[in-house]
Amino acid sequence: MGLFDFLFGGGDKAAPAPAAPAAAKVDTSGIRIHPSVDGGVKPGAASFGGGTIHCKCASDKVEVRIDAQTAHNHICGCTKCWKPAGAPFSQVAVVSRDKLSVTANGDKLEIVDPSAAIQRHACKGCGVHMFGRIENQGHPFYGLDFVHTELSDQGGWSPAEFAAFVSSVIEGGGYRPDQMDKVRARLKELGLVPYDALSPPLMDAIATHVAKSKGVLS
Ligand SMILES: N[C@@H](CCC(=O)N[C@@H](CS)C(=O)NCC(=O)O)C(=O)O
Ligand SMILES: [Zn+2]
Ligand SMILES: [Zn+2]
Repeated sequence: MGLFDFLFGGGDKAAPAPAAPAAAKVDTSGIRIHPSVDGGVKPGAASFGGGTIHCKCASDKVEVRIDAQTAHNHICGCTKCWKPAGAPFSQVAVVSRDKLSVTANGDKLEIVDPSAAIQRHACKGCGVHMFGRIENQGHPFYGLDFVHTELSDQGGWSPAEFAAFVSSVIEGGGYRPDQMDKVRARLKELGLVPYDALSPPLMDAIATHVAKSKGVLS
């Protein structure tokens, strides 16, 4: 069946939809999202002011210092964000780029895809992405770096708030299409509303930036 048929029903006259039955409880046992949230989302610490993250090399670890609490932490299903071994989803937060510095073994970092909007600086030794940076000054999120705070030994980082690019997890082979009802149900159980792009406030921020640069919004 082609995409058109899938979306529009292949031209057959569809029977009128019956009244929706009461939603059955979805069995979400065995659905893993990410180790940081699978046991429940832990709150951050109100007074937390940052810490260090390091890569997974046995020695000469790359270390990055983050001098602020993170914001907009979320689960991401896209294929580009780094995931710990076995995790179908990534967890990624943002911090102002002037609060992030590479403090050890920065010579091991390389940019995964220089043409991507987010330039992910990965360790050549272990493959972990230490930070993602936007260099395009016209990008709506210019000034923000993307980080995976589970790479830190410190607790207190801001917790995941929602799930982004959830459908993209199919592209990475994390889940099959027929498992997505369970995946979304599990995310909701955890209090992480699933979106197939970013959350509405972040999509609004992007659209606002675009509208202002086009001159249709002052
Ligand atoms: N369906 C695509 C989505 C990729 C995507 O758009 N990722 C988002 C969330 S991280 C993004 O902002 N990407 C910008 C970039 O990777 O530079 C995939 O899974 O590869
Ligand atoms: Zn490493
Ligand atoms: Zn992503």
